[in-house]
Amino acid sequence: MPDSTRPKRPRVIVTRQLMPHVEARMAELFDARLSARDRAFTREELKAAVADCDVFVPTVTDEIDAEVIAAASERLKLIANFGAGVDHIDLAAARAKGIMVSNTPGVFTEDTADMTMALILSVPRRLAEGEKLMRSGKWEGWAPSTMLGHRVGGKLLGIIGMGRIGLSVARRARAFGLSIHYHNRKRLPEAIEEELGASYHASVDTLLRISDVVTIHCPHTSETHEMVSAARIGAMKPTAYLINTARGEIVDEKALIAALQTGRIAGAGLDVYTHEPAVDPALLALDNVVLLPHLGSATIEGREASGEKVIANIRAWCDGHRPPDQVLEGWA
Ligand SMILES: NC(=O)C1=CN([C@@H]2O[C@H](COP(=O)(O)OP(=O)(O)OC[C@H]3O[C@@H](n4cnc5c(N)ncnc54)[C@H](O)[C@@H]3O)[C@@H](O)[C@H]2O)C=CC1
Ligand SMILES: O=CC(=O)O
Repeated sequence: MPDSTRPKRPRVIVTRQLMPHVEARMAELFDARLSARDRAFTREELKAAVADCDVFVPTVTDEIDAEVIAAASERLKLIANFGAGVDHIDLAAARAKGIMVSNTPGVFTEDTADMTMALILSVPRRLAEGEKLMRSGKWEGWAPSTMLGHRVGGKLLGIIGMGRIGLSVARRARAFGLSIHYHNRKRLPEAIEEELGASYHASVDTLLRISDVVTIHCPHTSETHEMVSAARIGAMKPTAYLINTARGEIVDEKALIAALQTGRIAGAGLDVYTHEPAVDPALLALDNVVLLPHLGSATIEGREASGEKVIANIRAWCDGHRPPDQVLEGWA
């Protein structure tokens, strides 16, 4: 039964600046408090916001832990996250306080897969190094044996987490001649494995050991925290590359840096980091990494669709329904 007691024009606090038409629609539909300064809320601002709204709209830059949830008033009933990943929200604390959580899955799938494919191509072919050389003015012209990278076609791609983004990466990678191997919580239906020519590995250790390029697409949860551990990095091929557009915390970043410094693995392409927005200075000093500032979902189209999904989730909740993208504990 829909709950008819919910506010028709809820107070909605949004932490970051969204696309103009999304903000305009929010202002039309809700008592919306939009972001004037477009920066991550401080902890004090987060606590003050959750104490003063019916619906809170954070992003990945807002750490909604148990202490922030504890500061929420009884009025707060929905945290409508702008973004797919919800590892910055303490779901158990929210549930215990009767607060629903929703996210915006699916709208960034192709964009993030494109960016992942860009990294899969850029790192072995030394694209960033080449660009840096051009800008330095030190290029001395074509030569048969300088700046050689590794061919991408014919190599073995290991995908950890074969959900929406993992599958989209697999489809792209197949077109570039990579063979697809994957590890996922659940094995794919046979028809999809056949379509992709994909091989399933129940063991993530095996996948890491045999892959030429490893790409991570599982969510960050207590199970996947530092899943790509020092031991697992140590078991990778010395010629292997690691790509991460999922979450920094899935990789033991210190161990990855050590492996890159010593040439234990060949290189890495990273869009996400353990302590964003801080980036370990050791990473900045390395030539065998391509570093992006969390750009996986950064398209106008994706960010508009994400804003529309946030609005749809809030409106469904106002109408007394469950938000279509409600995130439940054990979601991953
Ligand atoms: N760089 C960026 O801008 C973006 C990053 N992301 C990140 O990508 C992640 C994945 O997004 P989607 O593909 O849409 O999610 P999804 O839910 O469609 O796929 C995740 C897959 O990981 C699997 N998985 C979960 N736990 C696992 C475990 N312990 N071991 C192996 N597999 C496991 C799931 O079964 C599922 O198949 C998000 O959670 C988010 O953190 C998402 C969008 C943009
Ligand atoms: O990292 C971005 C997201 O939507 O998750």
